[in-house]
Amino acid sequence: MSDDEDEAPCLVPVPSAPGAGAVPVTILTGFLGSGKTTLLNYVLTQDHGKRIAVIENEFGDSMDIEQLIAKDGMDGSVLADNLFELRNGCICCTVKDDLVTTLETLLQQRSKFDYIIIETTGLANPGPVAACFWLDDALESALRLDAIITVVDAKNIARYLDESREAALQIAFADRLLLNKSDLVSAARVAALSSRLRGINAACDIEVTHRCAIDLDKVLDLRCFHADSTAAAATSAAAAAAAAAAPVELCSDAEHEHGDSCGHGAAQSSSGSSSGAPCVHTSGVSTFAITLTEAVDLVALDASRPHRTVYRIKGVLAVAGSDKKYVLQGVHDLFDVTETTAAWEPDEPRLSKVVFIGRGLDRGKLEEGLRGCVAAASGSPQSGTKSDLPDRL
Ligand SMILES: Nc1nc2c(ncn2[C@@H]2O[C@H](COP(=O)(O)OP(=O)(O)OP(=O)(O)O)[C@@H](O)[C@H]2O)c(=O)[nH]1
Repeated sequence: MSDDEDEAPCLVPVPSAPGAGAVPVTILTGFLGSGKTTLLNYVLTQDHGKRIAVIENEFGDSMDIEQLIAKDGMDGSVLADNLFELRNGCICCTVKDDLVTTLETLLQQRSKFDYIIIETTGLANPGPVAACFWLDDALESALRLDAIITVVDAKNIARYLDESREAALQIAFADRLLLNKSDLVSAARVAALSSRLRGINAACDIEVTHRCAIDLDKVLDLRCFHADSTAAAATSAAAAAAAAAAPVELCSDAEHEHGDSCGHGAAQSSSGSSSGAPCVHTSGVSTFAITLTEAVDLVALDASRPHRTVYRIKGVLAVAGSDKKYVLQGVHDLFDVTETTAAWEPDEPRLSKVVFIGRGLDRGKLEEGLRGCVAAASGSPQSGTKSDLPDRL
């Protein structure tokens, strides 16, 4: 597995939007055996009216992938033509170039499909996969990363989080989590797990599923990475920011209900006050939000660099000189700021709310970095020229 925390390059701001008619791409991830293929087959066999191309990443060649995937879509036998396999490595590292090549090949047959789903291996880090869509100019204009969907095995996820860094990464990067295999755990366990997952990623939606059965509009065409003509993205990011007001980490033991026996007290917020949440002692991945009352300077923001421990950034920004809300989306060291069509209401407080998800986040430094992006007109003592900027967002 690659370790992006150690190898993250400098910031590459990505201001451009995908072209009109760009094909939506969903990245489907989740730890080994969580139900990714079950979800894929569920989607493929539903009546959605889409011609979906599938890119399937498996380790080795011991399995016949075509045996695992539903062969016939609703409209006949499209899938045989539109199923691509990436073997002998993981798309987040060794076969990343193969993914780009496969996508380019797919685009040459553009008339055959109108949606792409990429199913990663159970050990993949979705961050570098998502970054492909922002780093390759041709892909960026032809494809639109729609969402990262992470399937979670309710029965085993707590153990996986203890044992695997990838399990936490897959949750950290998710736009939507499917807490699957709900039939194998109690309702109380589902509630505790949901709380724990929110402690890792407070900015995603969680759907509890059995065999990944879910409304398709909660899986496809979510438009999580680009603001569309409505203010939906801005609104949901703001809500996520509000929900993530304090870092929350939860106990990692699968069967461990919080109590004195874990030896940890309630989690402490960075301000030192108790969040009242159960403790946690493993993944180290958490979420918190920073709110600014001052407008942000986009030039300053572009010049800043997300700290390499940040996996995802989502937010709504009030930008100096604009009446519109802006949406901030980031994956690792890449980020994208998009103007929405939604304007701030005259009596609405212009608050910029940014949610950070990552491992061992230093709230103080991130806040300092964000405050370095406050516009000069806001009158902040830290606003102003690029030379003032801390180099870490
Ligand atoms: N009990 C139960 N079993 C499920 C559920 N969803 C999937 N399964 C089963 O879990 C097993 C693994 O499901 P897959 O869909 O193959 O999981 P995967 O994530 O694609 O697995 P890998 O590709 O090996 O990582 C299969 O036997 C499924 O039938 C569920 O909600 N409840």
